[in-house]
Amino acid sequence: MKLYKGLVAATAEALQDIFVKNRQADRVVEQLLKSNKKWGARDRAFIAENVYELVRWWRLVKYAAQVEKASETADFWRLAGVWQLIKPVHLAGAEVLETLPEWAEFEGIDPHTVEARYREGLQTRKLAQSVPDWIDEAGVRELGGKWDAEMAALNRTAPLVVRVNTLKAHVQALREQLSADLTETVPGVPDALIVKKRINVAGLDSFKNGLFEVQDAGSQLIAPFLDVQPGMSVIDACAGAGGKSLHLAALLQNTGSILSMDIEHHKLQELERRAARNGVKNLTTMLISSDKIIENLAETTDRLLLDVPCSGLGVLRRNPDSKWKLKPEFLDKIRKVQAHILENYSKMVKKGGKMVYATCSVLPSESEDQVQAFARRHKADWKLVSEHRTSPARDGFDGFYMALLERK
Ligand SMILES: C[S@@+](CC[C@H](N)C(=O)[O-])C[C@H]1O[C@@H](n2cnc3c(N)ncnc32)[C@H](O)[C@@H]1O
Repeated sequence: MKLYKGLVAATAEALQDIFVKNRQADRVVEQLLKSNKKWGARDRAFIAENVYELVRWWRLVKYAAQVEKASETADFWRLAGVWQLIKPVHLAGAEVLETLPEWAEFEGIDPHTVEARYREGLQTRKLAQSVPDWIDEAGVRELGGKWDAEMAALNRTAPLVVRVNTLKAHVQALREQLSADLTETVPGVPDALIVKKRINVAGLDSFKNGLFEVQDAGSQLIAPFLDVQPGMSVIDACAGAGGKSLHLAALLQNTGSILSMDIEHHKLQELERRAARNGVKNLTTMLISSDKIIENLAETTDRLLLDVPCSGLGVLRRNPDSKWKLKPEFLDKIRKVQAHILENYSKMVKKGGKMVYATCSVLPSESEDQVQAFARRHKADWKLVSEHRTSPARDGFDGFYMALLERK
């Protein structure tokens, strides 16, 4: 494959921004593409793919490149070069390594040593799956024999999935509008369409007119799990930018009411923009500035969604950089936040009402264990109705957990 120096330089620079300046990978890529308008579609695809794949396989590539800690510009060039060598073998199953152009930046990269180190790295799971020791240990501790397959699936590239906004469109009509063979349906997830080509869906008129939203198929199972019926009152207490609030609005057919809450104002602002685009009319937002806000809503809602903050270990396919940025202390802290939210926010549900507790984590300690501890503490007034897990390995969806509980 012919390599263009400008594109490799941009890849190395992007990695430096992500790993040294600690910037978010998707923001870095987005900004890079925006500021290089001259790049054609192939150049853009090269940058996006190479940056994301390098982040995904960072530990393995560092091992193959014998770079202990990447900090200097030269380290990032070396890693980008080593990745070009092993990429066809690692991603496409090719037999032999690529060759590198004779650029000064690639001086000292010996393909034989790289290949030997790469194959050696593949013998140890945390190197082969490119995951920090502590996450690998948590995965083994919590998932046992299932961890291998889940971790491998979390390293695959996620499909592009959209949810048809049934307030404005029908699945079949949208498929026809988008062109006959661009999408495919997802069994068991009625409003989901997989977009088979990597296109910029946000640039389509159908997106700008609110006919669909980008949302993983696993995530699309959560709002229906809450068992909402038209006319009900619903609170989405960790609504963020509203992926699930918008889905709930569609399930309620714009009737009843949705109160979307979060502790971050800018997310609720984005939610309001999306709700307007989606033609949602039954939704209001409320910032949670103190626990008093929650207390004032005691026993007011038929349905409550707690899509709690979590490690995000179920969505690594989409955010591969989070495995490097996540720290064990954060996981300890977030489990306490989850328990606090479940304990206190559940009081907003009316007697006879229902709530869903959901995470985008594959770890039971953030999910099943939290719900079971809550159900044990509240045997007299709450019943665990059902639980469901999506599995990246089994379903090809992101890794979500959802539990439905009913207040007696
Ligand atoms: C998993 S995200 C929500 C994603 C969102 N439901 C969606 O579908 O797009 C979790 C959200 O919880 C919010 N959050 C964190 N701590 C919170 C708290 N104590 N109370 C309410 N929301 C909180 C975060 O700001 C974040 O937006």
